[in-house]
Amino acid sequence: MSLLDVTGLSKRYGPQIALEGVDLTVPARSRTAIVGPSGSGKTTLLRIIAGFDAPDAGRVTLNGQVLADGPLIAPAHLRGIGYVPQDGALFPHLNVAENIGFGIEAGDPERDQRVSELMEMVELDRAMLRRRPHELSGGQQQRVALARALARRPALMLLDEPFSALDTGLREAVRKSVMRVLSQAGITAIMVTHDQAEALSFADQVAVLRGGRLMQVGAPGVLYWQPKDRETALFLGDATMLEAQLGEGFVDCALGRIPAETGARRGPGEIMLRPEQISLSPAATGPQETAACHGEVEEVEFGGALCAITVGVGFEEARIRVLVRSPGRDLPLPGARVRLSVHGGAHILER
Ligand SMILES: Nc1ncnc2c1ncn2[C@@H]1O[C@H](COP(=O)(O)OP(=O)(O)OP(=O)(O)O)[C@@H](O)[C@H]1O
Repeated sequence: MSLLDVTGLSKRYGPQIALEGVDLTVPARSRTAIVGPSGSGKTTLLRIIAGFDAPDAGRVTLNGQVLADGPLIAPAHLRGIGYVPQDGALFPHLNVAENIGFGIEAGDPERDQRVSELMEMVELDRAMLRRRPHELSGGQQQRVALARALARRPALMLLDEPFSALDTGLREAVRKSVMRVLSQAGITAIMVTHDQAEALSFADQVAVLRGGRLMQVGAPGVLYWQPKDRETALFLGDATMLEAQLGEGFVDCALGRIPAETGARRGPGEIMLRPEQISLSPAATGPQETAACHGEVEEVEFGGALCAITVGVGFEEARIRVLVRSPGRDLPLPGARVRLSVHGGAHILER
């Protein structure tokens, strides 16, 4: 069942279109990531759902209750929605206990008990209760911000790039603990992020915004392997796009005939291959090798566990470049002739 329904949401700032006809359904207890380039409308969408901004047109409903109908909106503090901003935005003059307790009514006899529970939930040591925000690390501050938002027992939690100020290792640890807290508390969450890897690992559903429009929404695996278009494909990871002739369950392209998903289209089209779908082996000679696809290693970028290898296939103007990802052992050298093998089917992009 859906918890949040956004329909036909549009918003302009003067001549600038921030959102245009956005529809989004968020199932209860799910995690949604909103991704898209800078200026695509991510924050605007989150702010309208939170109630900090009004749409020009469209509706927002939570649990069947209308929160926004065009410019008519319910106040943010009555929506039962938690919000964790990018920098945590803790009150600097209040200590951790007071920051978390801010969301709990002053006269509540169970206030201290609830603060303790929330501290435990976000895995913060009770020894930190009297510290001020500046005496905490970035990761600890984000956990306090999450605990403060959880204190109101929201039905929906909005996270606006909550981990962007943290460095890579800490970011992953905090993200995992936030995911654990949200699922244990049964809270539905929507997160805005610039980081595609973060979106793919955090979410059950990823929504891609571009120029204020929702381009595609779906499970991370579906978006990664079956993006509708080139921009979405490249936004979610590295890929090689090739011109191809589309057939029945196969395509003919610069890499030869390779299997492809069966679609209704025939004739010229464009396909996508992810770098991990292609493997390299040393070029050999022999009758069966003549039919195989060969290329020349142009560039090798060492990256530890996974390295990026660019292989040129074909000659002169017809030469295309294929990106391959390979474990960092026994890498070919630039200039080496290699054989390319494609694993799994090619994905056909919409035109
Ligand atoms: N208060 C405002 N006044 C005028 N224009 C605005 C305002 N807020 C947003 N915009 C414009 O609306 C568009 C969408 O902005 P928004 O902040 O939602 O994008 P975003 O995807 O969150 O971007 P970023 O990733 O850079 O934070 C942008 O073109 C932006 O310049």
